[in-house]
Amino acid sequence: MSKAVKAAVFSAGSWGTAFSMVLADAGCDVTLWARRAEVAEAINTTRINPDYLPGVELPENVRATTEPAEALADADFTVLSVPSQTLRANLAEWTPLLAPDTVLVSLMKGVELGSTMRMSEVVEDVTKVGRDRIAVVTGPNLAREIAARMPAAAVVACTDEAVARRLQAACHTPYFRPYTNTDVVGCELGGAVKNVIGLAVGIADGMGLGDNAKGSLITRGLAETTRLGMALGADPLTFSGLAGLGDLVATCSSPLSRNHTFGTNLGKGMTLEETIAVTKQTAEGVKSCESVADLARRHGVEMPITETVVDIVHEGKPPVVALKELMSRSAKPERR
Ligand SMILES: NC(=O)c1ccc[n+]([C@@H]2O[C@H](COP(=O)([O-])OP(=O)(O)OC[C@H]3O[C@@H](n4cnc5c(N)ncnc54)[C@H](O)[C@@H]3O)[C@@H](O)[C@H]2O)c1
Ligand SMILES: O=P(O)(O)OC[C@H](O)CO
Repeated sequence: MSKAVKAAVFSAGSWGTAFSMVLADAGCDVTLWARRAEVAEAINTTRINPDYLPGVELPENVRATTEPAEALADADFTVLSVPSQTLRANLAEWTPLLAPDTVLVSLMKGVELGSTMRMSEVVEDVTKVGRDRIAVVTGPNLAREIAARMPAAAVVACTDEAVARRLQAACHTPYFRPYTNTDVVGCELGGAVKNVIGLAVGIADGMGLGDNAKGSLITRGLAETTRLGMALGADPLTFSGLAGLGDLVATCSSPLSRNHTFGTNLGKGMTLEETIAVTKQTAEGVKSCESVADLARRHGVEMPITETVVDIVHEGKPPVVALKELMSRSAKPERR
């Protein structure tokens, strides 16, 4: 009998916990690292993560620990799911403990502030592991729905297709259907920028601007994501796939999306401070709108919706003023 694939998952937030369930359902032995002892204890004794996925019973082959070394020992896959801006510092601590041939897998959808690195680039920079051992999982994957074992497709991306296929097999279940892709740049940018567009659509929804506005923002949001991607060497077709359009549609239409909900609250007139206070989980677009805008400026790419989100979220521009400016931009052909 062949030995079970071992996965270490960092950490026990919404997506880390839900993805642990996917891996376990696919037959992996999963060790889930939790920052807080009470969360690890609750998972091991009740099978439930009360803080992030209350009411969801985790399979027996998910074990929790607060010890990074225990989780990382012999892990075939080391799965990273912490808030993007905390990855560098966390990974620096975990790197000396990594199993020698482990594949590092990013579930994160953000761009680092300052460096403008994608998460796989941060992983490479910190660990010095080759790109052929760094993979990404992305797509329309709202954690709550996956945890309820509702059907979803996803993308597993790695420059080494054989590694992507190994990861695909390790997380393929009757409700979770991963496709492989070798366009890591496009897949990661699709995930990070959709959070920013999700904020924009949420703001529009909160302002009651209607479904035409939503359709327009999704489409033009995808256009600016594709422009950025092409400037960075991504395959434009990736953006019409699960990592692009698929994730954008799920995020922009679901009340389960934290980015969409964050935007809706702003659009309804809450202040940034009030919105942050009612947001219990990570809404990556709030910080990544700045790093995405920064990345785009460095590459001379125009991203008007992203810039508008930065203005509203970080510069305190009233959404009605921002809307007027966005609508009065100079007229141009659609494909530009
Ligand atoms: N929730 C989803 O539906 C979903 C789906 C796909 C991708 N993602 C992505 O997954 C990543 C994680 O999101 P999430 O939804 O699990 O967030 P979350 O807020 O639910 O959980 C974050 C986790 O990180 C931990 N954490 C917070 N600050 C930390 C720090 N400084 N150091 C170490 N750990 C820290 C928290 O304890 C928690 O376990 C994000 O990049 C998000 O975009 C989320
Ligand atoms: O809740 P959000 O906005 O972080 O979105 C979650 C996932 O990325 C959807 O695929």
